[in-house]
Amino acid sequence: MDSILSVRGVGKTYSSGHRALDSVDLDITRGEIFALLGPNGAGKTTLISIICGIVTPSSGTILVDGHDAIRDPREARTRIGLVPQETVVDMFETVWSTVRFSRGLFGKKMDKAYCEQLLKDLALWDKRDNQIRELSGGMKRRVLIAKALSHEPDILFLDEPTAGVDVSLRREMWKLVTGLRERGTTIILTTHYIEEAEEMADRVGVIDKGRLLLVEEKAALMHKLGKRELTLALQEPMAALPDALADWHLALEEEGHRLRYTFDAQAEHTGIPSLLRKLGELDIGFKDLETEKSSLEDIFVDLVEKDQ
Ligand SMILES: Nc1ncnc2c1ncn2[C@@H]1O[C@H](COP(=O)(O)OP(=O)(O)OP(=O)(O)O)[C@@H](O)[C@H]1O
Repeated sequence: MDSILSVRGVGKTYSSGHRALDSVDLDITRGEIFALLGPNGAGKTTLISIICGIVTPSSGTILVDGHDAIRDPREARTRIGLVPQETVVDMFETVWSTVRFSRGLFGKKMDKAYCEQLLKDLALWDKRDNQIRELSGGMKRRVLIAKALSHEPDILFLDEPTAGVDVSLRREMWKLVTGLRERGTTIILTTHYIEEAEEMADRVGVIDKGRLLLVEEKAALMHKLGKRELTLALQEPMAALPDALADWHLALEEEGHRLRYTFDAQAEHTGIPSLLRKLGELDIGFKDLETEKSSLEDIFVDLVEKDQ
């Protein structure tokens, strides 16, 4: 694996005593879109801020394309473009001068051809001489991306790219980000929308209470999210699962009082009718049955429980 970013044992305790991150390990592959998914306060912004050199970690090491972000922050930072949650631009500046100024901050010589292409890619070329305050919300967000990409970084961080954005703008953003990846930029975004991770990411990391609970290929995670469960409250407790039920993915719970069947919600055949027929044949009675879909919430709870 060609890793462009390597995070090892990164922890952060704020001066308030709050432990915002707990020994995070993460490797980002060059060219991928990685989504860091977690609820409010999970530690997403803290992790991004540490990687970008804005917040000092309490422990751990970070390599950005081989450069130590703590000992050699300048080299590391040059390779990173950050689109923060909050707008930080001068509203009276023009689009063109904002991008040019930003590039200059990284000590890069002006490259008109690059900046022109960047603004064209972001559909901002026609607005290059407009002041930022004259632009729509969607355009302002694109200016932030242009600003973050002005110094030709290898990795682009997007902190909650679609927070407070309407549905059509969100879709536009998703398309844009996928387009950037096609140009070879590695993208790391934070979100608390599962659909956002689903729409864009190649891999997803789930973070909660400062701990990275899992990192998976999106397809594998969605498969987990697509699971449903059927639970049967049995009339008589069962000591063990009979061999005749080996074809179904079953588990006995609560000392044999409950039978839990996990199945793929997306599958055409759930296996439920045949399971119920088989239970009838085996004379296994049940008092009650319920089905539920495993949500992101369930996955969090499950992961945290397993973790403990
Ligand atoms: N400067 C700070 N001093 C003390 N605590 C902080 C500071 N910054 C963040 N925290 C706390 O650290 C925790 C993680 O915050 P962080 O902003 O990283 O979460 P997040 O996952 O980005 O959340 P959101 O989705 O709301 O942006 C929160 O409990 C927050 O209150």
